[in-house]
Amino acid sequence: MNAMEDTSGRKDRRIPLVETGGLEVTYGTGREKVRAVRGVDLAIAPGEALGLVGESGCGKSSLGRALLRLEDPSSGEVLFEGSPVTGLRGAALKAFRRRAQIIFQDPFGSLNPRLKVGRAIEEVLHIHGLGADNPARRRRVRELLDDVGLEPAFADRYPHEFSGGQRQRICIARALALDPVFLVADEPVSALDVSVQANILDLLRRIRAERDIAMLFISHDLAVVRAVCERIAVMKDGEIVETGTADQVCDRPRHAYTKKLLSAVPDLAGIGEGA
Ligand SMILES: Nc1ncnc2c1ncn2[C@@H]1O[C@H](COP(=O)(O)OP(=O)(O)OP(=O)(O)O)[C@@H](O)[C@H]1O
Repeated sequence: MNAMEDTSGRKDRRIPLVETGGLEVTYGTGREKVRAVRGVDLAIAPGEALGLVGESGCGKSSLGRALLRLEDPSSGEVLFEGSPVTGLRGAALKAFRRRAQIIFQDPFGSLNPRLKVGRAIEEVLHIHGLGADNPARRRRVRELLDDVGLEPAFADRYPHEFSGGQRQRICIARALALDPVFLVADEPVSALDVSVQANILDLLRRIRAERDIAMLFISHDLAVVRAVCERIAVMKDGEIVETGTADQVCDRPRHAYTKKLLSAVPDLAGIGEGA
């Protein structure tokens, strides 16, 4: 039994799945130094969706990447299920990679154009030694495509044969292939037509509810974040300036910067709801 599950199988939301303490991410050296993340303390409970909002360049991606150990912190730490991720090596690192996945903004750039989408998903299963025989792997791929609202037969097509929204669904299927418990979604709808954004937000909401996946949902757009997340952290110049429930941050913002972000959202209510 997982340490965070009680006997009924429900996850204990009081114990953080992901936690940072004094997290710093710095690029470059000397006078060229960029302190992208500055002393961030945050916690994400199992199954919780935390939204991370802020203007371009404030450090959102750097923070998200550090949580997944795609970026090494210059100081501070990231704990995953209570253990520091910086120390992970070999099999322990591979196990972490299975449990924590990322979805990027550009669903085309993150798919190999020469690989049929079914193969792209199968490859992930293969690397992690799942679905040892081909028919089992192929079955799993078709199930995953079905889960994200795509025809299982699409497995035999190439990325260019799909729309942007469909490609993002494929990337989501690939991210789900290893049954992660944590997902970083980095601006997952920003590259999509407004008309399909709501559908992808709806899909993310559904898979999170069905699979009880914790999520860091990164966006510059408060309305988008509110559509998916129960809690929101607001980032400015590498620091978290405000954290609260989605309703509190959007309806009763405390920080002047949050108010400024809100004023840039013409119609906060209704976006992504019931889409
Ligand atoms: N690999 C890198 N090398 C040097 N500087 C970087 C690197 N990645 C990011 N930065 C810088 O760190 C700061 C934070 O960037 P980051 O991408 O984390 O912000 P962001 O809020 O995600 O912005 P965006 O929404 O535009 O991606 C920026 O000043 C950026 O130029």
